[in-house]
Amino acid sequence: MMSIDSIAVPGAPAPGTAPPGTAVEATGVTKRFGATTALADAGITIAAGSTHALVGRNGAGKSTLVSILTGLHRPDTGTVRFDGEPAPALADRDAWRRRVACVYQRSTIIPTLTVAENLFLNRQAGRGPIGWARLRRRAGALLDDYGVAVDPGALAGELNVEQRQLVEIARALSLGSRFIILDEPTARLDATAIDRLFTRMRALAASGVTLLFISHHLHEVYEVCDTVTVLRDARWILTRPVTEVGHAALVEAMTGEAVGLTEWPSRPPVTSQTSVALRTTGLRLADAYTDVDLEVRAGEIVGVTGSGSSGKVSLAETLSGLRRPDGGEIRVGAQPVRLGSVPAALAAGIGFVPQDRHREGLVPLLSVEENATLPIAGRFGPAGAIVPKRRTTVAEEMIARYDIKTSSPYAPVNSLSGGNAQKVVLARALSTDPRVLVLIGPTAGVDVRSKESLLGAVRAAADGGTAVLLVSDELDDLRACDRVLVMFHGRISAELGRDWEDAEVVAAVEGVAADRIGAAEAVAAERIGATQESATDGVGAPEGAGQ
Ligand SMILES: Nc1ncnc2c1ncn2[C@@H]1O[C@H](COP(=O)(O)OP(=O)(O)OP(=O)(O)O)[C@@H](O)[C@H]1O
Repeated sequence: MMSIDSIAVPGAPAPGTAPPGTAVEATGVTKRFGATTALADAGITIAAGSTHALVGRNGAGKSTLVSILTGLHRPDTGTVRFDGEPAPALADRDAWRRRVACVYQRSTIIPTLTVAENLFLNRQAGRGPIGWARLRRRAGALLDDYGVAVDPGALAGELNVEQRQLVEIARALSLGSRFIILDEPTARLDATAIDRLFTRMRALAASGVTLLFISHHLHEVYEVCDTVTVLRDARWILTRPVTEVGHAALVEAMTGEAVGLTEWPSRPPVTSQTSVALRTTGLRLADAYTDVDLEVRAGEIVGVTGSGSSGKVSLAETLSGLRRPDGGEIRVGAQPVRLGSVPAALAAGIGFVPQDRHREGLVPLLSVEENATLPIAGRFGPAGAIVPKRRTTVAEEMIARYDIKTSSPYAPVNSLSGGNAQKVVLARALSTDPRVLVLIGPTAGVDVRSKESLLGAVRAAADGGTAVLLVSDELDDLRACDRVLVMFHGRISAELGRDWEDAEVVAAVEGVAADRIGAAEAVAAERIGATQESATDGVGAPEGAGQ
């Protein structure tokens, strides 16, 4: 098998010209997928022991570059070198594993195996039959070495996101890899877990491990990285020390425009004269939430936030019919909604954006067009027959309105970048003009500019009379709301009107008085805790699967 380094690259910078101390160098990388050019003569040079951020808008080419740096894809042209040496042949997976590891947002750990089995997957555990007790002991010692407090005998599927990431990092280090890619590692961690991750990242960097960190939260880039590379439209734009690129300049490099981010104009207040579109009374679900009474009026946007175990995700999933509560009532307008049934919730006029687009959101093999128009397919022709042209016209409008980057409406939805797939989920939820819209983390994985357009679409739906319940940990999302409910240990514990301070939200989420929250926590507020999976509130928890 030919090494990818041996592919000639006309016009690309000569490989091997990186300064000494370069751990990773990709140059002149071009990668096409059919009609889409995912990377065009792009590259990255990462100094050994540095923590290097890779940022860019959705579809800019970040994941494609990662797949080339990890040997999962062969570039059409270009070279990759590790420590000045050509990358191994693509088929030599063991050689790649010794050089680089990637902790993906979606786990590469096998849930039905134990932690120990996962750790020793793909490597010799010694000669002769596998000794389970020995395997477990070796795994325990390995986890101890890397300071990971996880039971080696636990089933990997029972780990939460943080534990799973730590096991993946320990596995990478134990295989000899000194270069670790973290692909949006903070997206599903809560604030305290993010702090622990950053502490660990600093320690790894201090011990000489090189890290590539991908995030759509730019403040994290400033907090934990020393260097940043920006990709835009498949091209390399800049690589600089983070101290030399201000926030506005970074956004400009990512978007290609010097326009600042939007301040939301205030919305006319919803009065008690406006009809109540969504009402819950005495809603309760064991181990998740209890006594939830809430009202959302037509045209109102209500945010719901809280820590990973607050019950907020379970509540939203109950409203969408994914979970059946133990008691209580949900009404849309005056009508009670049959509980625990997705079709009943849809029929009652509840649109839903789930937390896990891979599991509950999209049909991977169907096209962008089919996914986006699924709930309104009946509108494209008489008696359920679909007139393809009408469907395509509607899909093209959605692609333009939500700025979905796709080669065509007919492209399979799983060819889209993560953030663009998220836009399809939202477009579909809004396609039915729902009376009530329930969203969980709608801007997760979405870039700064697209975040604005998605929240703009939600606000436009509310302006048209839709009642919105927006469950999120992102202050940017909550700022787009008219009021914010905070959940704590399964109950609504606080309500914040329009003019809240970041620290107030953090305090309420943590269940302490606002004046006890200092400036440091206010900074942490920017990421007050994504949905760390827990037995009570995680979509990833066993009971979270859509029943
Ligand atoms: N397997 C594939 N088939 C077809 N197109 C693809 C494939 N993988 C990626 N692409 C396209 O390549 C482009 C770059 O995608 P990539 O996933 O690298 O973006 P990204 O910067 O990681 O985006 P995000 O922030 O949304 O994750 C996108 O237009 C995407 O649709």
